[in-house]
Amino acid sequence: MTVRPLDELLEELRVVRLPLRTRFRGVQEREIAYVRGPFGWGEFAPFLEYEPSEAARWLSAAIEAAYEGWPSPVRDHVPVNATVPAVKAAEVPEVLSRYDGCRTAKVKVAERGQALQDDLDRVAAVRDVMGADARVRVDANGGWDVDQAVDAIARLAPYGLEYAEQPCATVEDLAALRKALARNGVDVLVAADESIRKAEDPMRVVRLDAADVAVVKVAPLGGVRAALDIATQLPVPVVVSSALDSSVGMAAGVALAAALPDLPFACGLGTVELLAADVTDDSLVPRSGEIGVRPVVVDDLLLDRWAAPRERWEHWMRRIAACHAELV
Ligand SMILES: O=C(O)CCC(=O)C1=CC=C[C@@H](O)[C@@H]1C(=O)O
Ligand SMILES: [Mg+2]
Repeated sequence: MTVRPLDELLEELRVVRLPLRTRFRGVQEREIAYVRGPFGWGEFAPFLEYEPSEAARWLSAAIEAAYEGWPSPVRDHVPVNATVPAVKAAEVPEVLSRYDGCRTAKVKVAERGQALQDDLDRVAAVRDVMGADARVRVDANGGWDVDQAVDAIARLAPYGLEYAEQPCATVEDLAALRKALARNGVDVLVAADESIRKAEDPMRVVRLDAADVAVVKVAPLGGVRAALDIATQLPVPVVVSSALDSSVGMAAGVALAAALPDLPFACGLGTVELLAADVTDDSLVPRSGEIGVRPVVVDDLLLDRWAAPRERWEHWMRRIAACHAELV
């Protein structure tokens, strides 16, 4: 990826603030900056607490989208999972009803301020709505220690789990958990997410035998090519997931999923449904459980309609400058 001059990146900058339908990972709205190049728009939306050292990879992904485009797809549709935030069990049917035809659901668990019973109720509700043949995975975002994870996963396992994503925070704990689950006869796969996307060395998960499945996200890994490179080096199956993007960022995730030689799992690319607004009127959302590989046409009127307050533009310009300094 060739880093473009800063003034060029800022020339056609747009910044929006999109409301979410449901609170997700602690946020109620999503601020997103867009840069524009010969290949179209690139999305730059590292979460607000990320430092430039980490956020710089998100800028690489945006530059790749705008100035280089993506590798050729090997498939024209990608299967997608429904994503269920840490809502009350009673809200599950409404959340799931937004994901047309999805037969896999990912359920957030271990939310701060909630109890294991909330997770059990939510997962039970998902199983109930989706039926016995659906696939259900959970994502704890590192919220459990090893003992809590063994207990929680053993109690969730009867609902039938495809895998548990990032049950514990560290790679060491994931490795210890896998051993403890095996000792206790709990047959649930462990997936690594943060241990790959936020790690200095994504391959450490493999060396420590800490995961059965790897979650791979475009923006945190620095672009479609970079993520493809990591995905093809990982000796475990890969699940492509999003970073809570608008349709512009989602298209990059779809491009990665479409370019992977093997795609054994549904992808976490349905999260445009979590947004209450988008920058295109033809959002990249699942239909019949899949997203078709296609370009996203951004609507200038929607960029205006959802434009962030002016002082936030200043913030994003400073942020892009700081990330740019990391890349050059
Ligand atoms: O994987 C999915 O179903 C959707 C994406 C998703 O869950 C996430 C997107 C963005 C930030 C993360 O907290 C979260 C995740 O942990 O996977
Ligand atoms: Mg995750």
